Amino acid sequence: MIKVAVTGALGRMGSNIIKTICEQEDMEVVAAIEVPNHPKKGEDVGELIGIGKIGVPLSTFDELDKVLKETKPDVLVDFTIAHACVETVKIATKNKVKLVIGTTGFTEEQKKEIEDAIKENNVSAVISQNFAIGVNIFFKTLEFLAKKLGHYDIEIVEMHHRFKKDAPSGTALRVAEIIKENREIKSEYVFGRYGMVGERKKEEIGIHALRGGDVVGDHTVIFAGDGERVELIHKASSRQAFVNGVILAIRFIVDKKVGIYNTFDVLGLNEIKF
Ligand SMILES: NC(=O)C1=CN([C@@H]2O[C@H](COP(=O)(O)OP(=O)(O)OC[C@H]3O[C@@H](n4cnc5c(N)ncnc54)[C@H](OP(=O)(O)O)[C@@H]3O)[C@@H](O)[C@H]2O)C=CC1
Ligand SMILES: O=C(O)C1=N[C@H](C(=O)O)C[C@H](O)C1
Repeated sequence: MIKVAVTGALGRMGSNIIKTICEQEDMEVVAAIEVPNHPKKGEDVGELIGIGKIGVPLSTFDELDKVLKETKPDVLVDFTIAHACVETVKIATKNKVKLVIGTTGFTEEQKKEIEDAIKENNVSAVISQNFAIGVNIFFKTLEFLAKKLGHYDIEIVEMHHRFKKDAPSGTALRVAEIIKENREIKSEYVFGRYGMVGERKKEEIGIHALRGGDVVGDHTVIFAGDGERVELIHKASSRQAFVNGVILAIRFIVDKKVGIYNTFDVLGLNEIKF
């Protein structure tokens, strides 16, 4: 049995991850963690998320170290918020717990803190801005499109629900990186446009974040040339798309002693070259 701890346990992603782990034969939730002073602390997490008793009381972040020592999870899954994730990683890595990290919105400094903690403590982790299988195929397709159409005008548009805290999405930023890595001309990111912006430069990659309603996650990449354009679109209609990838990542990382992996490693997509 793979023993899993989940931070952000009552969140949109955390609660769905817990539900899906409980449906697997080879894994179990041993700890579920929420913010300090959570009013439901100590209550059964299964009951709190509507799947009935699972025998796991809700813990809070201030007792994370103690909870990890007591429950000894193999893997901790974090879908919370950037600053909280950094602190969780520091504590989890000291306890030699492997990680699956889906949180987005990190600064460059926070990304480094996470990578340093993983390396210094010799643990392993899967870190990905998007665990949906379709999005990872979308990323792979982008490598090809950026190689062939990198000289076209490229714009990225994402839309998410009104509650999302970071902008642009982690996925949109990864999309921009993939294009930058694969096109021949240099790239310059432009976040939205306003006023007398002047003629568009070839190297621009426009990045635009829309927010509203209950949109789970839409990403469009537009390659606009003279007389034609190609649009690559991914739309998530359920968070289960991300959760399914998280389950694969838990199974993948549990056997890996050290190293930082991504969802291309989990899905075996690194071998595909254009
Ligand atoms: N990589 C991927 O495939 C995906 C990534 N995401 C990312 O996952 C993150 C979470 O998204 P979502 O589930 O929608 O957000 P939610 O706000 O619904 O959930 C986050 C949860 O984490 C809790 N939390 C905050 N700080 C801590 C802490 N220190 N310890 C434990 N729990 C904490 C929050 O509590 P409170 O509300 O009280 O602050 C909340 O319950 C975001 O960064 C999002 O971008 C989302 C979907 C897919
Ligand atoms: O916050 C979300 O909801 C999502 N966040 C991720 C991101 O920032 O890319 C992935 C997904 O699009 C949903």
